[in-house]
Amino acid sequence: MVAQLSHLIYRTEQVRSGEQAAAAAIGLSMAQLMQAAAQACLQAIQDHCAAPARVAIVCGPGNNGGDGWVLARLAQAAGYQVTVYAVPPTTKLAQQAQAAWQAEGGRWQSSIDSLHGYQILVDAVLGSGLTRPLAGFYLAAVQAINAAANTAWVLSVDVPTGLNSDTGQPQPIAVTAAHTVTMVAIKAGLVTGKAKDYVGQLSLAELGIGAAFSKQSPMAELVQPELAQRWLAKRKPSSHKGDHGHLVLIAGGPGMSGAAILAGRAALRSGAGKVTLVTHPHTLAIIAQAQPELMVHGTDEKGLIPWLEQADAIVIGPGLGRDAWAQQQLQQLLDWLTELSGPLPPVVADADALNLLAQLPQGEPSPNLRQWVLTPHPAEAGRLLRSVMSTRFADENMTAVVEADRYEALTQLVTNFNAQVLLKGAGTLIAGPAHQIERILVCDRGSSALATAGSGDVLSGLLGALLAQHRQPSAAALHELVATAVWVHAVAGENAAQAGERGTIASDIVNELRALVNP
Ligand SMILES: NC(=O)C1=CN([C@@H]2O[C@H](COP(=O)(O)OP(=O)(O)OC[C@H]3O[C@@H](n4cnc5c(N)ncnc54)[C@H](OP(=O)(O)O)[C@@H]3O)[C@@H](O)[C@H]2O)[C@@H](O)CC1
Ligand SMILES: [K+]
Repeated sequence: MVAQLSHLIYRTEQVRSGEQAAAAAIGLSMAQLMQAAAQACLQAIQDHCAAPARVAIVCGPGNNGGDGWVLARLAQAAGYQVTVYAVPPTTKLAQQAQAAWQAEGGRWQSSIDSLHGYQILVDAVLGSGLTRPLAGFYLAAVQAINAAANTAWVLSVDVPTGLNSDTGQPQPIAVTAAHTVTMVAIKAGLVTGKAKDYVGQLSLAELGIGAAFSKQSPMAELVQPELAQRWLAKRKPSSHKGDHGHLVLIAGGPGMSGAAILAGRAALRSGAGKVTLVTHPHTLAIIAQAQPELMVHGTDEKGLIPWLEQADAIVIGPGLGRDAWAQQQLQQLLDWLTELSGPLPPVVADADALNLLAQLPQGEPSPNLRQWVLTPHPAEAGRLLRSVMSTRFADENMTAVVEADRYEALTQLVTNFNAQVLLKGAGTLIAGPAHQIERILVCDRGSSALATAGSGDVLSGLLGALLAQHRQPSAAALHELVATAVWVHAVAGENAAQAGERGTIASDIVNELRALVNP
């Protein structure tokens, strides 16, 4: 996949070391980069609100503060009324920038009582150089910015102060920006998990060194709409339902028919030629009544295999439960795959199928999950991780461990299960085994409306349907199909939420799928 720098994601250290080399290669000085960084911030301010607005710029001791000092001078020259709050600069570049501000009569204050009364607040306190949790002046500065954020527009320079730019975790709080202008390249911690609460709108300023910098290999990449277009190409007019794949969905334990219905509907609306729903005998009638296009079969402890033999793709998990029946279904599937000599169909495991996988007895040969896609939310991811790394995580809150570093959790899951993994949550992450997949994909689309009961079941059905329509995908194709499904689901959530995020239900998301799978 070829992508521009605006879609590529790097570790902070890569940016910190790479920007100097890239600047040297082009013949730009660090001072020129700082000037360009400040100019990009001024542009963002001007795009938001014309001069003469009242602007407060809060500068920390390092070069993030340096960007702020340069911005103060540029903004004042552009007609804004600028006040600077700062700690004394400690780097040479920041000291020079402060001197230039003072040479033009600029003043600054070293204590912050309140930041109310400004239209624009600029957070140039700390950027990529954050090394420890905030305390003292820094904690107070972030609190003061956030306290005034309901009446002012907050711009963060490079990284919202307090946010770990690799993991996206606040340390322990961070600036809640309306807009972040990040320098040179997108850092990993700006696009996933809690970062979404702090970064606001994200824009990239390449500072004139983008082409030189992009020679470095990124750690991840944002999912682009072109990917969906590629995998959702127009159908041949002569195609028939046999061409569009047969999805077998194992779902719906007693009392959980709703999850199975949602997954089944999502699969149908995403274009699977046939969807067979294999379910608990007690839920069969209600599911069959709810959606006549589904083929519904009840199964006992032995009845699954004939359906599996017909499948182009399999989904197990929505509303499965964890009782003996559910365990038998998973075990039948695992046994069947172990004995299968031909190519393996892709298998999506979601919800209770993940919880059951996490409960499999330790010490037995681990199942071959080569063609599997595991789709955990953070709590399920935590259970899976504990199941394979119990000694390392004996007493930990595993959901917190996963959220503390989503990239690390994802990598551990992929390595330990040797499967494709999709880690849900804001900024969903997708990865496959390292020997097959070059980089992590990150979906930065979506809406809080997706955090609703049944939303995951919709994603399972959608993903299963896409896999069924592309038989026997290679590992790379599987990776891209998973990302396509995540992107479609995220945008469906955004579209459904246009009528209001609060109160959007999973069926609303299903209703958006058809338009999106026909781009
Ligand atoms: N090089 C360039 O020309 C370009 C640089 N650019 C800009 O530079 C920024 C990076 O600059 P930077 O490396 O100086 O780091 P920065 O984020 O300012 O902080 C370091 C200072 O903060 C301190 N500190 C850390 N944590 C702390 C805490 N919790 N509480 C208190 N203090 C803490 C730390 O102290 P120390 O850990 O050393 O004791 C040190 O003094 C980058 O984000 C971008 O904006 C871009 O414009 C591109 C061009
Ligand atoms: K900042």
